[in-house]
Amino acid sequence: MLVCGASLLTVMVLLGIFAPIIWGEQADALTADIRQGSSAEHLLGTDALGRDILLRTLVATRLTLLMAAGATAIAVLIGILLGAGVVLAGRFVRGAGARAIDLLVSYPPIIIALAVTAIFTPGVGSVVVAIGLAFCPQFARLTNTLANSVSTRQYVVVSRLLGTSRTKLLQRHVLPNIAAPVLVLTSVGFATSIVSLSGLSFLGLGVQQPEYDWGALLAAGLRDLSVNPVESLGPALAILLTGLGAGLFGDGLAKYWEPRQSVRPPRINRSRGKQLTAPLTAVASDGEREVVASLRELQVSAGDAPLVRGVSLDIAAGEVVGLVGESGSGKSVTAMALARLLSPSLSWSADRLRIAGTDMHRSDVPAPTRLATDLGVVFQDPSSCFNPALHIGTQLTEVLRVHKGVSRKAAAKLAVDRLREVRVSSPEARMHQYPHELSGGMRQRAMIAMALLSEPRLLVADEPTTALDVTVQADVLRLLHQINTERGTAMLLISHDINVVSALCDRVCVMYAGRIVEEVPVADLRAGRVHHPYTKALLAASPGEDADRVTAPLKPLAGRPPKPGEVGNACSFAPRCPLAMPRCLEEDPVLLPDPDGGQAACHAVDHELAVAR
Ligand SMILES: Nc1ncnc2c1ncn2[C@@H]1O[C@H](COP(=O)(O)OP(=O)(O)OP(=O)(O)O)[C@@H](O)[C@H]1O
Repeated sequence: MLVCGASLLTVMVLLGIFAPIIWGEQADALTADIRQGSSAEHLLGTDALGRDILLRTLVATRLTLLMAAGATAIAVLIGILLGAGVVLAGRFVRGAGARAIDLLVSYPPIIIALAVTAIFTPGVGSVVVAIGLAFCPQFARLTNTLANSVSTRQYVVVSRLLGTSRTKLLQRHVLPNIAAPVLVLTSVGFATSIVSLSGLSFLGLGVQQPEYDWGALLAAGLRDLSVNPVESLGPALAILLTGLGAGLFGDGLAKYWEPRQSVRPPRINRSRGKQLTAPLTAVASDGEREVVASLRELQVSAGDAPLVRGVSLDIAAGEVVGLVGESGSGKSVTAMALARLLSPSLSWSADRLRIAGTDMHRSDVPAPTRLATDLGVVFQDPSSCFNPALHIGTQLTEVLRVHKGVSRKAAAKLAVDRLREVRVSSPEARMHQYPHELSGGMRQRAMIAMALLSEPRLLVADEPTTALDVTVQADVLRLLHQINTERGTAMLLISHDINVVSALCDRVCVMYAGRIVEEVPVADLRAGRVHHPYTKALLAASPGEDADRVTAPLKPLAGRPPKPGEVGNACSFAPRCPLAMPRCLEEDPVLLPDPDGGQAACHAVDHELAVAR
């Protein structure tokens, strides 16, 4: 497609350059051969003034192409600036701008073009501006929709938080990821511009005599259809071939440009394909453990619905804290609040939010460099955290180059070392690959490598193994354990799999309906020494490593957790709780210490302990 389209367009462009030079005078020469039909001398006949139609069609190529290119450039430039600018502006402009673009798109382009030409004097300039303005809402709408979806991806959200300017965000993340569809629309727009320009010339609103384009020639040819039927063939064929060439070129270019559709074989050096297992560098210092992350009374809500209700958490250097709970219990929201990566649609407050001594609890964005170097985040879905249009190497080295001032070469070396540490095979070759060229497990490891490159004090890992098969899961967990013990990195590990957290964590917090309902040392969890009926139910519903599922089948927990808007003053677990008592329906319990060194928020447990005392 690319070759066919490029060949057709090249022929047209060459004609546009050379035809007026070679045949310009001949095409305008008046002869006595008026309205002749097709002959060896005049292949497409002559017009009412005896001018050769074929030569005029060839000469008209330059003006037609220039006008179409001008109109497309206006449409693309204004459209992209409008569409993407609205996305990167504030929330109010984003909503109002998108509605305004929708409104403009609802007007057919030709009506807008007719309105604009009616204001100006007919001619080349006015018709180009008219067609350009008529098509720019379509580009704006496409760019707006695409940029909107790109702007919510994790790599853009993180980049914005790290202080990247709007222009840079547009240039680095938004435009490369919307280039392919915009290119296709540009080529279609070019073809449509030619047809629309010809349409306006046909109506007498476009190019005026003595200038002429294919549209004007087509209009003359249709007027003379009964005298010389082939006269209109030349301009019609020229419009058709140029439109076809532009369409094929755009489609071909989109395939070539879009890395996910490319069919280039991965550049992997097989001789270097062996896994290398260089040890991680230990940086953990002995001595008293410093609290790396400290969170008090975190509240997050979506409108009126509370999603997280008063969560408090401390994580010390070298400690791994697990967050478990059913889907929707608020684990990810808590973790993203800790990393200051909450969606802007959510509101939050906390009495304290500190990471590595930095107060993150300020209303403005915390210092990007501190954030970039103190905190590493491993997201649940590795495919959404990498920019698909940039090489893995470029993305891995960015934080080091931008926030630590490391040279490009040194950053690349560190990134290769880190990829090797996380056991990515052929790390040098991977640096030059796009994210889609890596397997899911490789992408996950590359994301862990990226999160660890700046040697963060705190690593937040949100379901880091959910998307992986069991063998890779075990590898990734081993790797996280190794990093934690050798580097002393504090970790918050989120999982709905109680076996995963008990394998890796020192302490586990169990979440239910936006609250921590039990905090338990992992040894107690493994031994089943838990107090809250919800934690007991979770354990009963999870297959242990040696569980015999025939003689000891799993006991699923009946009922469902309340939706965020449904929680009230009562204990939110009460409707599903086998130990529920009248007090549970009146008062939400708070976390209180239990005799095993943990904490549980349950009236029944308090009652039991009081009786035992
Ligand atoms: N941007 C948002 N806007 C509105 N509600 C949200 C938003 N993000 C999350 N929620 C809601 O917050 C609640 C907690 O979501 P969260 O993602 O923290 O759950 P989770 O415990 O991590 O679940 P999972 O294990 O399925 O990831 C859910 O009810 C979810 O629908």
